[in-house]
Amino acid sequence: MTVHSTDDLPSSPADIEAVKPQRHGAGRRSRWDLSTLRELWRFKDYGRPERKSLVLGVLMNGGQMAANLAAPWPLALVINDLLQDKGQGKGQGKGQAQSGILHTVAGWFGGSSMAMLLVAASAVLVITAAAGMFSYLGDMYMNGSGQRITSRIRADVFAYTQRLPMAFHDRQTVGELTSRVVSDTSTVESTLRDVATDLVPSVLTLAGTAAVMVTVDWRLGLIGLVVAPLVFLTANHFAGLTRQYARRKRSATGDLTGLVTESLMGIRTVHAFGNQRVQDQRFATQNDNVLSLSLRSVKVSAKFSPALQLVAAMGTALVLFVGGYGALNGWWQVGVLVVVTSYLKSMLLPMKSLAKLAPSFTQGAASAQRIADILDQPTDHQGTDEPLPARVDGRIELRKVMLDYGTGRGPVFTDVDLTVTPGERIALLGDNGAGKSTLLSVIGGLYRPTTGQVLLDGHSVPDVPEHWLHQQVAMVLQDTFLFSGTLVDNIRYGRPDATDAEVAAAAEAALVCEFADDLPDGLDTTVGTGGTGLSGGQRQRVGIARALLVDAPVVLLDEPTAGLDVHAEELVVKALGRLVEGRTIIATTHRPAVTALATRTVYLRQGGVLDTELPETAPAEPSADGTRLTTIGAL
Ligand SMILES: Nc1ncnc2c1ncn2[C@@H]1O[C@H](COP(=O)(O)OP(=O)(O)OP(=O)(O)O)[C@@H](O)[C@H]1O
Repeated sequence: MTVHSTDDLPSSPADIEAVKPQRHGAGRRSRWDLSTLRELWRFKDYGRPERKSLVLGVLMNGGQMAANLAAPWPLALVINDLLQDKGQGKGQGKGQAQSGILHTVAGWFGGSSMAMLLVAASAVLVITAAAGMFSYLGDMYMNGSGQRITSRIRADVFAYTQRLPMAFHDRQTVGELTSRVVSDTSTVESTLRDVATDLVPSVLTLAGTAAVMVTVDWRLGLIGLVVAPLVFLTANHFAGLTRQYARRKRSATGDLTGLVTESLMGIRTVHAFGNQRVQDQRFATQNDNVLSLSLRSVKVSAKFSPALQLVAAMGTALVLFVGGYGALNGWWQVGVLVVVTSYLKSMLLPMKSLAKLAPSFTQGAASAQRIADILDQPTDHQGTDEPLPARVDGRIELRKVMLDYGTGRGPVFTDVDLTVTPGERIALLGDNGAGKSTLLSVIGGLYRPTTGQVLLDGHSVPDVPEHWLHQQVAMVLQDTFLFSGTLVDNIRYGRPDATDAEVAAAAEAALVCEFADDLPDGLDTTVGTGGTGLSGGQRQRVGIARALLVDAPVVLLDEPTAGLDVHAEELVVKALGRLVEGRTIIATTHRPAVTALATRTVYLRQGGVLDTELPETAPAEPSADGTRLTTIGAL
């Protein structure tokens, strides 16, 4: 296994350019730039329902900031008013006003030294409790909003992904998409959480602390604040590097997830060929890539904290030196030095949080961009204004239809003209790879034709709403995919509102009951993902029951008996006989038993070339079962 060295971290601008992912476009400098904000900002509408919670959260953060600002004052009171007065006799100077409230409260208890000490000690507890309460409520409001926002984004991305055209899915691996729906939304979630728990409180604390520091003593305050721009510049530098790795790592992790998903989906084939080692090797290559990027990212992150602490320590050292000198010379009280040093220390944590937020922010932005890539894809079936009938007659027209998958291999077919009248049953024959399944997919609305028109009762199939289309057109595919759940769930898949009696009737007609009756739980038997536990023929019968239940006027059959033995085929064909009754049917097939169900046979020539010449291998016209044979171009 290759483990990449961590010494090849980018250190020069050229290195940084080299690690930029190609697909996100060249020439983009990241860090805290506007594009980072823009990528996250496009999800702003998801925050609208959370406005109340977010406002309350900010208020709670404000309360926490006030409590934090009050925290050093009990100590200052003790130093200035008790220790310094008693020990050194110095009482004038700055800081007197700020401890005035404590003075007043101590006055209620007699104003003695003991009362002052008691008030100061109690104030520490009260201030800490208040800060804790504000922090808790702030987290609850802000974090809760972040979680709800992400949950809505995740739901929308999943819903949108499912509605993207098949042409889009053909270009993506399942793992890559899974990674976007699950991992990228999680990253956005953690970024929002960081924004809620770190960004807002940190910015408030920094702004408040800076203001109070300058108010307490502007000279000491400004000296302490010199460090702020340095911290920001350091954070900015590291954030730039981290973002490059975040993007590449996400992409590499997506590839890795894709490989795992594909291996598990094809686990039967892996076992059948004993190819576990080949899969291991592929995994190792991708895994090494992720590891290499992770290690580089770790190295950048590891340098992050110490560098920031060093810069912050420069500020503390400066204040200690100048502040101590000033206190010795009576420019300000020791209590003021204690308060300013304490504020400076309390600024380190929010500064660190902000600095650590930079990579989180950039990772979130990278994920937001990957999610946005999906949401920016155009969808088919945008809908049409024309009124649509509840049930079509079933007239299908293809006019000069051409389909090119865009793989560079040219169109699968061109100029396909075909008219199917309501109630007709077409057997679509042709050589392997001629494009029969593709043509069926185009008619079923799975692919938009590159050029030409596909009409169902005169309505353009790629433009009608998908939900309506699938009430009119049911499909039985070559290998019916069953979802994990019961047989009943799977039969009901095409029409979730079907009654139990309707499901049972469909199962009976499609001969599902014939095998389900022998199963321990009958139709309530659970099957695994993909229909594991059932034979190919049994799965096809469940698919036919599904289509029966949809009760669509048009049914498309894509080699429904492919791969079945004679007995299984007999049963499926018997079930199909019930399905085709009274409907418009187009069936691609190589099997005579399915062709026999047709009233007309159509032959699709290789490459979509259409002529009236019938291939020698095609059945003679009319066929023995009385069907008519035509080449598509002649229709
Ligand atoms: N999703 C896809 N993306 C790119 N090319 C595809 C896709 N599906 C099919 N093709 C290509 O389109 C051509 C036609 O394939 P199709 O499956 O439609 O043929 P077919 O006539 O149904 O073949 P068979 O009889 O073997 O099932 C083939 O060259 C195939 O490689």
